[in-house]
Amino acid sequence: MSSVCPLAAGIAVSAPVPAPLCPSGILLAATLDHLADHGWADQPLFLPSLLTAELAAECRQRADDGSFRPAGVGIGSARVTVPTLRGDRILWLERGLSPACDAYMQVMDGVRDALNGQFFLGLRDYETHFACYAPGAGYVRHLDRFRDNDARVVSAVLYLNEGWSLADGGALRLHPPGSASIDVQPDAGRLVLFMSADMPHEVLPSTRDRLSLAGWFRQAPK
Ligand SMILES: O=C(O)CCC(=O)C(=O)O
Ligand SMILES: [Fe+2]
Repeated sequence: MSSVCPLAAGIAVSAPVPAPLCPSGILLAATLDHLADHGWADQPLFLPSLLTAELAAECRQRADDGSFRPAGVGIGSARVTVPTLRGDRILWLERGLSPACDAYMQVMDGVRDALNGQFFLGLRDYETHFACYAPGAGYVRHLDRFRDNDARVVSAVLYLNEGWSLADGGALRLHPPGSASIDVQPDAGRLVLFMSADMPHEVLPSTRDRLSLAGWFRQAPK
């Protein structure tokens, strides 16, 4: 029943809501505060574990059935595929792809409302894709906002890796300007948010397949 879910109403809360009353993720007030103060934030166990497990199974199945394509770097006619720079394979989500994907998109609509409510960012939509980094694949240091298109404002990645350990590698390494780098582990259910224009980051290679949903909240390009 979404009417009792604070996130669905675009309200950030600091107290947990009983799971049966809120089938979607709850963005904590502390997460939004951290994003405002540091330009990034992460929230472990953001999604109910059942939805995370469904998304992980779907990501695995679609990767195995040949639906994924090598990801590129750049935009429009400048887009190229260079596996040494970026080694993941991806599938963009569309509404109606599956009940789990639709539920996830609905949760992220709530996150967008919460971000707009708190920061007046004018975010209009959310684009997201499944990603699978095979062992050894990574993504070199980069910014998510394109040089000639400022639509991407906030990056959001949800990880889908059950039983991940430090020894598996595959951290998201953030490079906040002026401070030490930070490694975020791609544990199942963890959501990481960061500012697309200002936060250089990279994906370190891993020893096992690394699954995620990577996405971007967008404004109208100026
Ligand atoms: O998977 C991650 O941790 C980050 C992915 C990323 O940087 C991207 O897709 O632009
Ligand atoms: Fe990125």
